[in-house]
Amino acid sequence: MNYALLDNKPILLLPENYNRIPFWRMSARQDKVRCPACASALRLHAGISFEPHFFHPEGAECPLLTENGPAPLDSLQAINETAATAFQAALAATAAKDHNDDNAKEPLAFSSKEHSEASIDVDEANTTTIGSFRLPKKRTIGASTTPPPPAPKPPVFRKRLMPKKTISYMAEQMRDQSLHPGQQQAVHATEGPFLILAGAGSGKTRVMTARTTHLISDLGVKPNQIMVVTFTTKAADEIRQRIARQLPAGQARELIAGTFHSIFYRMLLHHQPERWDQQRLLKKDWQKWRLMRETGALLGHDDLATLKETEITEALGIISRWKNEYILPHEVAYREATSDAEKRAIQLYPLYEATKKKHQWFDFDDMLIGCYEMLRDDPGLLRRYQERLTYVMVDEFQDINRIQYETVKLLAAPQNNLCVIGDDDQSIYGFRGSDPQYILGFTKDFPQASTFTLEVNYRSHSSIVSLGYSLIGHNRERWAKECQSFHREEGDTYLFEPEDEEEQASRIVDEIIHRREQGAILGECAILYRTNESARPILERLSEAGIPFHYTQEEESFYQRQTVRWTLNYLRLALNPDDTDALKEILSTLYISAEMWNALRSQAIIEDKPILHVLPHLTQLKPYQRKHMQQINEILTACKDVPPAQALELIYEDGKLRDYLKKRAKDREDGRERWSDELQQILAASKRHATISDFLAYIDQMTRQEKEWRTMRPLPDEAVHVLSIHRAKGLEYDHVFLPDLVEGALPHEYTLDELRKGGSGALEEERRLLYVAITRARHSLCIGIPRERFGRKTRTSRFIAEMGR
Ligand SMILES: Nc1ncnc2c1ncn2[C@@H]1O[C@H](COP(=O)(O)OP(=O)(O)OP(=O)(O)O)[C@@H](O)[C@H]1O
Repeated sequence: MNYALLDNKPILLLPENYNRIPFWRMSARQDKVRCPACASALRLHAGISFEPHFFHPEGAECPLLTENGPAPLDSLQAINETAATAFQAALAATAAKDHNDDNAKEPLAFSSKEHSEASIDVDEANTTTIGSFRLPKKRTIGASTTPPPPAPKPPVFRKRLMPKKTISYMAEQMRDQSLHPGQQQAVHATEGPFLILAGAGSGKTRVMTARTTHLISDLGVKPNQIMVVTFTTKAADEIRQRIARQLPAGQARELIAGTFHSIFYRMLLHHQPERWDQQRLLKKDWQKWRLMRETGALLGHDDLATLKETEITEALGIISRWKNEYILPHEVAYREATSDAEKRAIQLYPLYEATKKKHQWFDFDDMLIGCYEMLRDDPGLLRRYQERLTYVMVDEFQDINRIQYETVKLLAAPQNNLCVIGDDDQSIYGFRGSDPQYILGFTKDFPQASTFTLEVNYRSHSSIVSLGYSLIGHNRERWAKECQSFHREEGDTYLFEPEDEEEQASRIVDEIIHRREQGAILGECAILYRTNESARPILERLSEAGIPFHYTQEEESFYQRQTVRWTLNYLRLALNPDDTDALKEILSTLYISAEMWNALRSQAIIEDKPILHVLPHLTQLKPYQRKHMQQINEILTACKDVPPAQALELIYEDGKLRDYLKKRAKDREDGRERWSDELQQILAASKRHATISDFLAYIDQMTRQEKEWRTMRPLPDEAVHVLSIHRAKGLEYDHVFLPDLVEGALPHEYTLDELRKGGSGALEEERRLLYVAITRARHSLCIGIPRERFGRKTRTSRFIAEMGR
């Protein structure tokens, strides 16, 4: 039903007033939303592809509930005349407001000009309306490169009739059997160098597998003569499993399949076991730094010894990229640094390498360099490998770096039965030294190479494919492809513009619930984000809704971050002025030293007063400090009874927490303004709660639940996937959700910085990243453009306009 009482006031979900209703705030206050007929609590369901509506929870008895669902508003008259009159008045007011206010009729999506500079001209013929949301009609946002033949639209969401395992097993069997003629050609061309340029979803993995089985079963090549390099261990395992199903037992195990690191490391361990003992591997940046500090390598380099954590990570990242490009320390010594970070890396590189060497440690990049140099410097050994490895295949070739490429060339020579397969549009690891130029230049290195193109996308429905290609067509550095979808179905593409990241998360989760009711499988839904910040509200909403999820934590949980912990401790102290732990945690933000802390505690005990109240009376305080402590005391006392959002504003501004964080970031020269986004995120989350104690209890519960889901083993099959776009490479899902398509998130802020300095390479990589995300979807894709993020107005991602060209 489209009507309810919120705090006893009539709410009408009419298309004309959707854009005046903050849906998520209402869904957070479910207990205040009531049915005007039976007065029981109603729930709001507001997703993306359907009209928002209220519903009675299961088992509710209400005179409005009929066999055909809830009765329309007219029926209310007979049950509750007063409520019915109130609704009629609300209706009339809506009509009058709309008459006077043209803007009120602006649909939420696409055309809110004041919000999005890059807004799209809406093509009436190509849009469809759901409620007041103007949505792209199926294959809408992108200009199609491949008009699909008209076909009846099949149901998008499958009803599951058989157990999932049976279905997927049968599907796998059937799928493994068929190859498209283009794919077959690629499978059967085995001698000499080959470049297979393939679009997303065009069956690269399938071709690699079929090619390997063809070599073994039809041409009699021994599995241990074939080397198959994949980008992830998971992909290598998948190929091995597929091959194991098609070949006699044991043969798959002999195949040399794996990532560059795993294959090269096995070779190193075989020939130089002592040098490459795993105990000597430096896995993390902090291990590298500790090694440098403990061995005294930084002695006499005061400027390096005092580096901040972010600076260390940055410098080590640059060094790693150089190593992947096989640029050695002496080669950078006289290089003119283009930034402070590069300057530090130039200084650090020789020290780092010398220390590692002296103490016989190694890092991941050394495995690649070590293998290359071992083969290059030992012609006998190289010849033995070359004689043995008669066929070499490299998947995801667009992400290869120089050192990997040089080693592959050594191994494949002289027969050069080297088959590389990749999609230059999916090169997304530039920061690790990979470069799409290797794939684009392959035919120059191997002029005799044959080139195949695979341009049929077997994964995604047609509107998704055309959307992806209208986007990536804006990249200049690429091999133009004419890709089309194998499927006749159009699929569903939706843009939605929620109020902010909280509403965005609520609507994604409601949409997933809706789709599950329609037969979708949770494990086939994925939420792909560009930056970790986007994950927090989504994980919370999933936890609240009791929907299991898979989430690989890339960094510490939001509520564990320093800024967030400080802020929450201010709130704790407002609730309980005697919370010693909370006060102790925020001491540094108040510039209180450890000695003062001891005095403070003794004074609180002697005076038998809450520790917060004793704070302004500390004798050691300087006058300006006393004034500040007095202020903190007053603010926190005032905060006790106000909603958490209001309390936070007071703490940030009057309590000077914002000033403290700003100064701290400046002192640390940590140019990033992450703390500011974090403050805004806490504020956004707090708006869903009426009291501080509710908010704090909610955070405790979320933290517990999230931890449970994250650490759950074994992972449930039926769980939504929440992962970064980088991690989603090579994967596929029926339903993909992409939140935060706004400037600063995608494209990322760093990219925009580079653009401002005149470089466009990073923007092209961001475009490829979005292209990878889009092409993970089989049937449906929902793109969110929150109007606000971190409490600030957003600008729609420039990529949206590009897709609408
Ligand atoms: N000939 C075919 N007939 C039917 N389905 C196919 C065929 N080839 C591939 N597929 C299916 O299409 C999907 C994409 O295949 P695959 O993952 O091998 O593509 P890919 O090129 O590696 O994709 P990406 O690079 O985008 O990750 C898979 O579900 C696969 O089973």
